[in-house]
Amino acid sequence: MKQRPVAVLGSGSWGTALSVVLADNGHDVRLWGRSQDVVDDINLNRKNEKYLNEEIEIPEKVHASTDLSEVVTGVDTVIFVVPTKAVRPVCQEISQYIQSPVTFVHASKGVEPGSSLRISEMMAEELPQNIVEAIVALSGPSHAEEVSLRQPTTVTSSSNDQEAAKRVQDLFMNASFRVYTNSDMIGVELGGALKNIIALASGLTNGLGYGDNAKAALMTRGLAEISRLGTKMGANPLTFAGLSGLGDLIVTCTSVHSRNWRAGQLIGQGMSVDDVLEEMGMVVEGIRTTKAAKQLADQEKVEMPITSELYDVLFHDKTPEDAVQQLMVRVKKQEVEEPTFDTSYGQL
Ligand SMILES: NC(=O)C1=CN([C@@H]2O[C@H](COP(=O)(O)OP(=O)(O)OC[C@H]3O[C@@H](n4cnc5c(N)ncnc54)[C@H](O)[C@@H]3O)[C@@H](O)[C@H]2O)C=CC1
Ligand SMILES: O=C(CO)COP(=O)(O)O
Repeated sequence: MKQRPVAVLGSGSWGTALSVVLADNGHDVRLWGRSQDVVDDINLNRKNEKYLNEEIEIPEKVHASTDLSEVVTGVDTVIFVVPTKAVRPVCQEISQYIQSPVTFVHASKGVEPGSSLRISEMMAEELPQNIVEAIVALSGPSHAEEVSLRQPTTVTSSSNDQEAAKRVQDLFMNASFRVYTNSDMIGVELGGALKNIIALASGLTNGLGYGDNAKAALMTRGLAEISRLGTKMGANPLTFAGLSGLGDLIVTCTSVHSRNWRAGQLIGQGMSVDDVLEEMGMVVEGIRTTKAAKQLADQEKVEMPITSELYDVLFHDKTPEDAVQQLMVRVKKQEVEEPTFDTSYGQL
């Protein structure tokens, strides 16, 4: 039986790179984008020069469109790769075009300020139950710039529905894109979202002229506070040592490709947040996620010193120098805390 096309929503760097993976796997891909210029570049020139290296040739199996109804009508799988802030409006719009149950996948990384909801939770709120077969999160250390060059990459497919997580594993898996499954959706989504905060902070210390010691400190203590919040929210602590936790933290804090790291670097060099966003012209999810994580940490009474200092830099004009100094002179601590989470999780 002929397979149905797969719908990918978001023709930025990550949506286009994931479309390339799907096309390489033999799928017909309908890629939705807002920009007519980007859609034309993909369909006519087989390029997405706005978001990806000009050498990347986009396979013929990818057909781009600005028409959301055309893209999602009659598909079994819809993959969200829009910025977190666009997830709710896009869910609302597509709901009118889908009549039967569909597997929804998201590959975005964020937490919503205000509601403190993860992306799958926002989708579950917005999509009518009768059209949702399952919701799956795809996350891990995966820069679009390398995936589109077919360089070796590993990610995690996570869902409360294990069969759906496996279907998505099969959909994407190939010799250069290896997909694991993980049943801990809370940990997978939070790891992917919260690492962006640490990447911003890591870029910021680089912008200040600090070196590898500061970066290693931020990554290590950053992972500690991500795990602290995540386990309080019900995640398996081991997930944070995996691809969507430590793996993604490494790639985002150490790669020149990282939008969050680059934004942090510019802020550390003295540029205002608004000017940075203007200059980048790309999604920097960590800024809104810092706001959401700070709210969540306050609400849950979880100590997140790096997040808290970065929040003051981003939203209260604290200088990056003062923020780093504040972190260094905090009250002295023991490095490894007594576990406050349930150590019997997963019968360990
Ligand atoms: N770029 C990467 O390597 C990776 C990105 N991600 C995640 O994927 C998501 C998308 O990021 P990128 O593709 O990197 O962003 P990007 O900056 O390359 O492209 C953003 C895309 O979103 C569209 N967009 C912006 N605002 C929108 C709105 N209000 N409604 C609908 N569409 C809108 C833009 O037109 C553009 O097509 C983010 O959550 C990001 O964290 C996850 C893994 C890797
Ligand atoms: O999540 C990512 C890589 O796994 C992308 O991170 P940036 O948005 O910082 O580029």
